[in-house]
Amino acid sequence: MPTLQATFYGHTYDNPFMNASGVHCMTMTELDALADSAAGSFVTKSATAEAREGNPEPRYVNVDLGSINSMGLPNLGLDYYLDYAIKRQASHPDQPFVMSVASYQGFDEYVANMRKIQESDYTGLVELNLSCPNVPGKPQMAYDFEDTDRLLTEIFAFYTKPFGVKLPPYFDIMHFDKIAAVLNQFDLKFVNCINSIGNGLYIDEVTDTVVIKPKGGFGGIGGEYVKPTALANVRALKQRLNPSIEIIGTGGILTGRDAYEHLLCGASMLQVGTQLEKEGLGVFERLTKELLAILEAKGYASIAEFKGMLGTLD
Ligand SMILES: O=C1NC(=O)NC(C(=O)O)N1
Repeated sequence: MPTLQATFYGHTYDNPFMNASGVHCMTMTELDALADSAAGSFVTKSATAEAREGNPEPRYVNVDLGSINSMGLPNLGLDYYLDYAIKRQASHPDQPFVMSVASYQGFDEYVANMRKIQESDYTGLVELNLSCPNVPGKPQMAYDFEDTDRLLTEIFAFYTKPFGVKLPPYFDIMHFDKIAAVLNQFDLKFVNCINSIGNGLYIDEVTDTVVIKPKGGFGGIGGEYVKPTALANVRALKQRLNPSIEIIGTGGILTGRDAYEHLLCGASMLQVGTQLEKEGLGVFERLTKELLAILEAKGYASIAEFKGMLGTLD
């Protein structure tokens, strides 16, 4: 019987599956339910310095081929998630997870949030979200290569705990080269590719209107729509980054086959957003079963036997 065991930053998880930040991870109740689910690990909702209501509703809609959202970083504030994380790492030291951190104000808040974590008792992984597309008037940090370089330089001047970054999708080979060149300068533990494809537009076929209220209906796109872009970003970053920087694959994972393809592109862990929102926590049992069946059919005993082994047509 093959195993789905996944090794990531020195810990071996039962399987590579996690939620994507933002889905089923706002409250400690939701987080504990995630931890008790079949998911291998979990990540918290991106925290900002202060609690935020987020954008006006409707701000998240599931559609046939995925989802569109402009949540606007609603969250209970960094102290809430830091408190949860410190308690959780003490009560379940054998079940590491990831704490997601964002910023509403911009550059200085990113630094301040990371400084607070540095000075706290939390010692686990942090996912620095550089790619929220939904804060009106605020750019996605990781689309500005110089600012990203400056921010990571400033954080690494004081931050000694393990962390990685959540990236937006890139669509140009030169941009893969540029972001990888920036990130390879730093002792990052992982990159998570991708966040939603920012500022898409979905039109309701009955009302001839947009379906979410913020930003005239513009929102991040997730689900089936994004898998080709997600796979390309996982593959491109895996090919370019120092081997010490692992990849979390996020985007378009609905089936075991989608999960398998992310692993083929080099992902170590896999995050599920839209499909978790649509299907609930049972999605993790289904995905692990489907992925196991693929390993069985192909005669693989473990993920290590095919991880990153995407074939090309040379
Ligand atoms: O990073 C994010 N990506 C999204 O697609 N939505 C959320 C949000 O809007 O809070 N944040």
